[in-house]
Amino acid sequence: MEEPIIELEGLTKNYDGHPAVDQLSLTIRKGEIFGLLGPNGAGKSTSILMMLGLSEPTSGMVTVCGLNSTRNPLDVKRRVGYLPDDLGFYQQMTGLENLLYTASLNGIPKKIADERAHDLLKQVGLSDAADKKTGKYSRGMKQRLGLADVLIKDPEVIILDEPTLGIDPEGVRELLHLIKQLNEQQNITVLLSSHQLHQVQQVCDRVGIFVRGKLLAEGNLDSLAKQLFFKDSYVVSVEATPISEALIEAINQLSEVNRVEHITNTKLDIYCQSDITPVIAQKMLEHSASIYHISKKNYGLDEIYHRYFEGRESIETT
Ligand SMILES: Nc1ncnc2c1ncn2[C@@H]1O[C@H](COP(=O)(O)OP(=O)(O)OP(=O)(O)O)[C@@H](O)[C@H]1O
Repeated sequence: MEEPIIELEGLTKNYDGHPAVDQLSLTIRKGEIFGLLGPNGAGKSTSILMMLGLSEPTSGMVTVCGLNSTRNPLDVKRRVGYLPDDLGFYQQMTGLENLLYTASLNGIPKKIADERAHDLLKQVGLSDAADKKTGKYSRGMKQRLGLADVLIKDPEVIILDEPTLGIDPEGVRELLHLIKQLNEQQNITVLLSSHQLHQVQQVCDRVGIFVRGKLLAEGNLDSLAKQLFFKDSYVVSVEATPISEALIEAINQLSEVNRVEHITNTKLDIYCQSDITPVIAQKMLEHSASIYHISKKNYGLDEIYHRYFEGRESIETT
């Protein structure tokens, strides 16, 4: 397993006595794409600012690349590229000039900066717009330039706060593809915050579900699904005929099956603890049922997220 690169321990930030981030403990490993997922006001940006050493925790500790962010904000800044949700460029300067300006602020020698800026513009698909003023860039182009801007100092980690906000679907697709590519080709660790579940699902290795300052669950999609749907981890849907009482009884008898729902004359939903699709198919054949369709349902992040919050609400209101 890769070494930890971001570590939060009991991280807390209070504003006016109220916790915006509450006892957050989390480890992100080198080379992974981690999605911090939660509704507006959950505390994602506040957590990110503490990781960058831009906001001081009320209590707890945050370490990035082995450095305590609160004590060494400048060293952390050198190693981490940060794309804020309200990124701004100098509108009167071109894309290339903006990148070169960032490079100069980071003390990168002119020759290296020039080379890197051109490479990055190519990588993010903006070579043709390199000499265009950023005031004329679309939001999607600005986000891609933002990615180039965080990469110019060759960071080990990039932190992207709501990177897909306000971009059209095609732009989102391109940006996510780019993020995945960077991660795979350069082993850059990516932390991205979002409230857009299906997007996070496309690129993240693991996600943390964050709400009202607390991390409620974390893991990859499979492990989150198992935590939340642990009994009914798999749902096998079958369309077949005839569906007899004897067949339903036989399926119900399987030890892995929790329950069978008879949806229509020809359709069953079978809730199971493990994937026993072939066993179910076999039972259908034994009962002379012709199968028209059989499929296994995989839980997506949307379902996980909503199920989690439905669960929380009922816990909190009881
Ligand atoms: N500087 C501040 N002063 C007072 N309260 C703040 C400050 N910054 C954030 N908060 C509060 O802390 C809570 C968490 O805000 P934060 O911006 O971290 O959430 P978020 O998950 O990033 O949401 P969003 O996507 O809307 O930015 C919110 O209730 C917010 O109002």
